[in-house]
This record gives sequence, C-alpha cells and structure tokens, in this order.
Amino acid sequence: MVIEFRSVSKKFPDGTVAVEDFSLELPSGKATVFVGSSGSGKTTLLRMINRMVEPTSGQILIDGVDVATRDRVQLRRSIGYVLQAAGLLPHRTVLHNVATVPLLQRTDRAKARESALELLDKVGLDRRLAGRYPRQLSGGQQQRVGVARALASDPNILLMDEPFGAVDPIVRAELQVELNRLQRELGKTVVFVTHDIDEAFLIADQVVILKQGGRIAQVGTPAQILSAPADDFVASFIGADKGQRDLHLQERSGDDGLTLVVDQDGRPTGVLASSRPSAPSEDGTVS
Ligand SMILES: Nc1ncnc2c1ncn2[C@@H]1O[C@H](COP(=O)(O)OP(=O)(O)OP(=O)(O)O)[C@@H](O)[C@H]1O
Repeated sequence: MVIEFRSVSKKFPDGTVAVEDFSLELPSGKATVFVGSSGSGKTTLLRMINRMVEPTSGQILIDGVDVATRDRVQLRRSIGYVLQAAGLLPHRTVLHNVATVPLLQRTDRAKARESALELLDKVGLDRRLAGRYPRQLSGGQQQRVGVARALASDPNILLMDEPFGAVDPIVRAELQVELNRLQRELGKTVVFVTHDIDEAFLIADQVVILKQGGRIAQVGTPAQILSAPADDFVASFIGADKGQRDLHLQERSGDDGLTLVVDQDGRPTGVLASSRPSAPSEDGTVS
C-alpha cells in the first residue's frame, strides 16, 4: 500500500512545531526508514499514519484514501505497530500477546492460536516459548514477539519505532537481517524510525534523512545517499567526514543486489558501483 504525506504539519498545543510542511510518497511493499537526530519529528511522522497523532494541517493518504476519513480504531488495528520496548502485555503469555488483535476481532480461538504459533515460526521463535510470560524472555526474543504480534492481523503496513533500540548490538544485527528476510517474504510496506544511520542503510529501500521540524535533508536509496550526499549536513550525518576506515565488502540481503562497503565495525560507508551498473548516480565507491 502506498502511503502519501501531503504538506503535513504538526504543531503541538504548547506551540512546538514537530513537523512542518512534510510531503513524501512511501512506495508500496518497500521499507522506508526515517532517520534523524532526537526531536527531528520521526515518531510524530510515524504516529500520524495510524492517527495516534492528528496533523494540524495537510493530509496522509493510504492508497489514495485520507486516513482522517477512516474510523480510528479500525485504522489502528489494520496497521501493525512495533515499539522499542516491544510493548507486550506483562501478565499475558507470548501466545496471548501475539493473538491479542485477532481475538479482539473475534477470530475463532483455535484459529487465532494456530496462526499465532505459525507467526512464532515466521519470526524465528521456538513454539515452546508460547506459554512463557514476557519477563521470561530475552530482549531480542521480546522484540520478535512484538513483530509477530504486529503481523497477527496480517496488516499491509508495518510501523516500527526504534524497535531494536534496546537490544545488544549482536542481537540487533540478527533482528535487522530477519527483518530484511521478512520484508522480502511478506512484501509489507514498512515504515521504520531510527536515529542510527547504519541501521537505516541496512534496512531501507528508501532512506529519509530528517532535520529538526521534519525537514527533509535527503531522500534516496542507500546507494544514492552514500555515493552522493546532498550537502555537508548529510555528509556529516552519514559519517562521510570521518575519513577512511578499515573497509571490506558485504552483500546486502535485500533484493536490490547492492554490495555495501563496510568498516571493521560493520558500519556501511559506501557502495560498490559495479553492483548496479545501470544507475549513473551510484559511481562513488567509498566515501
Ligand atoms: N505531545 C507533545 N507535546 C509537545 N511537544 C511534543 C509532543 N510530542 C513530541 N513533541 C515534540 O515534537 C518534537 C518532535 O518529537 P518526535 O518525538 O517526533 O521526535 P523524534 O525525532 O522521534 O525524537 P526521538 O529520536 O528523541 O524519539 C520534539 O521537539 C518533541 O519534544
């Protein structure tokens, strides 16, 4: 499903302008990542898609339909939402957490249970964890449950707000790879928020680098941004000014055939031009 922002602004009652005149199309079945420093309006942008926050002006359309015309509860249930702390219900089992929305929608209990178990398989969790409570899981496992729960109503859109922020770097890398796989397999329109540019490059089909007030510094594929940062702000944000690192190559698991140049810490610093010969703007190899 295509999501379109049309001149969207959000001013909170205390006068804070979180987003000003933001327009952008988020392509269907692709992952768009909003990345920017704290307070740049990422979460506000995300929450306006499912009407947890209402814009002050402008419109957000999903497949051409203004979300303002949709029933809020229905809209929210039709869109998957994953939060940093997984947002699981502490006194419910893993199975119950995953099946929450289908049960609310009065899906047959046995059917909800079976699909919840299948979702655990899908996100790489052992079915034996189904009877546990969230506190009996590791942070990474909790995040997987959070993703399974968001997928339970089979939404076409998945909103993810710093979902991997609270887990350690190794588990985080695993979750990023898993998300790439799921994204390819399920073809959802994913909107992902992070302040970590490296995470953005690993996950995104479309990267949106934001300044304060939700102002767009640059939009493009990871390859376009890495090879041609729009200005000094972007160059500095993506670390292009940090000088040479100890570089090697890594195939990205997306379907774009991209080969990233990464440093010794696995942070993307460039893209190999020969992997996508048809795109003339992607001629910069290493930043
Ligand atoms: N309910 C609110 N009332 C007033 N101001 C708010 C409210 N929610 C957010 N803001 C302000 O709007 C701006 C954008 O906030 P937002 O949470 O969208 O940023 P963010 O880029 O997601 O930041 P972070 O990375 O810190 O989560 C900030 O200045 C924030 O303080």
